[in-house]
Amino acid sequence: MGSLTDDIRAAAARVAREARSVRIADARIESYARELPPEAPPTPDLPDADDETRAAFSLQLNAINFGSGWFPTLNKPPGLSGFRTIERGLRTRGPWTAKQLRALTREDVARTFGQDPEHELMGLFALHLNALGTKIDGSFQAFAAAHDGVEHLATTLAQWETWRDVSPYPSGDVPLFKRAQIAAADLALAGLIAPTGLERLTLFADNLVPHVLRLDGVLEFDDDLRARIDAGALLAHGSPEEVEIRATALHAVELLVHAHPRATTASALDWVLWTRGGEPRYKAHPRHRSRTTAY
Ligand SMILES: Nc1nc2c(c(CN[C@H]3C=C[C@H](O)[C@@H]3O)cn2[C@@H]2O[C@H](COP(=O)(O)O)[C@@H](O)[C@H]2O)c(=O)[nH]1
Repeated sequence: MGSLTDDIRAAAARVAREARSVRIADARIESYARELPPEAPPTPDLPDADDETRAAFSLQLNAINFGSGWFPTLNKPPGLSGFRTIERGLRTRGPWTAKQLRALTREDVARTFGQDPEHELMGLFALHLNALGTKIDGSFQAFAAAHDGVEHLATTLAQWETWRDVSPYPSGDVPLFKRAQIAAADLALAGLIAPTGLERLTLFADNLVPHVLRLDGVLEFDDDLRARIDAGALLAHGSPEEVEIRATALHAVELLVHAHPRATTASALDWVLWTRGGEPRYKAHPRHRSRTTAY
């Protein structure tokens, strides 16, 4: 058992080698790497709030930074993506205290995010926020600061049941831990924990970055898989093709980091690719959808 991110990188490389439905266009890596700006703009948080509120906001946002498989069924304000809808709801209300999280109901959550209380995602969000409340003994900032760096914090979160993100695969389990890693990265970029080890994080394996990589010709999906995605069919979370999309994208970004003419990191390229995914030419085509609490 190496470090969390060593294990993730090794598993993703294994899947990229064995994948049947997704391939990396190796000839595209060099030229594509040169097109990507190496530096990551800072991620948004609550700029004028105190550090406790900022730490609470960031950890609560990433505790529920999932649901992309349900996003087409969410009430979304005009021009806002699924994630941005959730982010705005939390930003408007402000984060809860740990004590409030423990008592939170799906009605409270639905009201905060402008959704139907009966929506399955509101029940899942409530559960994940309740669970977070039981893990934080008062101060979110103290919890974060008790960690000596990014990989240490990601490793702690990865051990919490509601942050688990490990998929089955014929040759063995595939840990990807998208939310544990992005939560640690966000706290470091917000200056709330030391950025030690930020360069060791991998891609945050969601559904948008693989979509950008496919449309830009870095990943190739087989015809059957592409047809199912274009038809808006849900992929089963943990199915071989769903694991291959996420893990092969993660490995492709490792190759892009190494091929990049400047020093950069997987989390920096993640931000570039994820924000690029908000552009019309990417939004014009369906990306894969899977109903999971992982992304
Ligand atoms: N790879 C990667 N995936 C990310 C993010 C974010 C937002 N994070 C930053 C923004 C503010 C915070 O400061 C965070 O740093 C959300 N997602 C994923 O996207 C999907 C939703 O997409 P759409 O349907 O378009 O909203 C969903 O699976 C969600 O989990 C990221 O940064 N990288």
